[in-house]
Amino acid sequence: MTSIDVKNLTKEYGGRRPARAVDELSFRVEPGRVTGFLGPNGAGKSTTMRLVLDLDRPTSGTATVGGRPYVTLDDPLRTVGALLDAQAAHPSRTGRDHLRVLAASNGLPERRVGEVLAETGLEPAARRRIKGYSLGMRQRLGIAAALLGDPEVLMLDEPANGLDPEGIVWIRGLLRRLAAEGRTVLVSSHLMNETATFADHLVVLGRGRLLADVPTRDFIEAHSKARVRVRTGDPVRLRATLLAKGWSVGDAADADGRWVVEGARAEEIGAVTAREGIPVFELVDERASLEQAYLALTAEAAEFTAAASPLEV
Ligand SMILES: Nc1ncnc2c1ncn2[C@@H]1O[C@H](COP(=O)(O)OP(=O)(O)OP(=O)(O)O)[C@@H](O)[C@H]1O
Repeated sequence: MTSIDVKNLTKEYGGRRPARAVDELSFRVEPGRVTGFLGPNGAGKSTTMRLVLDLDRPTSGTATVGGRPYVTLDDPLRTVGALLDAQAAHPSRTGRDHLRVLAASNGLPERRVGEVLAETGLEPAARRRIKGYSLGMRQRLGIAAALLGDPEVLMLDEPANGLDPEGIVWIRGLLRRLAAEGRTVLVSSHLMNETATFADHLVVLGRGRLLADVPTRDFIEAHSKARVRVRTGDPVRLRATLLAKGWSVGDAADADGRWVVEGARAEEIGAVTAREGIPVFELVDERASLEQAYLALTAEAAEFTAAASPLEV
């Protein structure tokens, strides 16, 4: 079983105003689950992935795959499959030739080309030149290339980029299956809601720093505030009763006559209304949007970045 281990990783880019793209970052990506790698634009996700793949040198710290630096792996493509830049393939090659060259130059069996073309739904386009591919098809080709070595570890940078709704459903299924097979799957995205549909675990970055390293379920539980919507035949008494008992209730019902009680669960409000004999027509548990919780978590980092980087003219 192969994990990705990032330890005290720092990457500074020089230039007129040196900046830390990755700042003392430590986390482990475990096998057998999909880890969502989240953060706003510029948070350092791509840089971290490049450092894991030894495409860039860290300023300090280490990144290893199965305990070894990527460059020391005997058979890198059979160990780690990566999608970093879906535009990287040679435009005048066909999709099939692109994969055949990759297989041949890495000592991978030719049969894998057909297998990954089938896996990614690219068979009908395999003999067409890449320059005629849509963004979604290029993404699929990049994913096919990442799967070519049947690797234990997958690192995919924004794989859903450019995919249509059917493609998005397909990639969710693929990621789940790869993890179920015991592989280590790290997937970057800047969309929380989308990531929560397939990731078991979340690693969240802001300004190169670790903001969260938690199971998705725990993140939802901790950050997405509970609330209840309730519809009643006696709104005046309902509101007065709940306010008297210390609940936070809005000033007005929504257009459908439902009142929102913040920080409450349906069974708590149900118990109060039953005790007080207030007629209830509807009582629903709700959660504040996950995306809002994620934005709140990363907002501080984003604000700092904005303040620290005034527009230059
Ligand atoms: N080659 C480079 N030279 C200078 N700065 C760089 C370089 N590569 C990345 N950066 C900077 O490092 C920071 C992190 O960028 P990175 O691309 O890793 O973020 P990201 O989380 O992947 O964002 P995105 O979602 O936009 O791809 C950014 O401020 C970026 O401008």
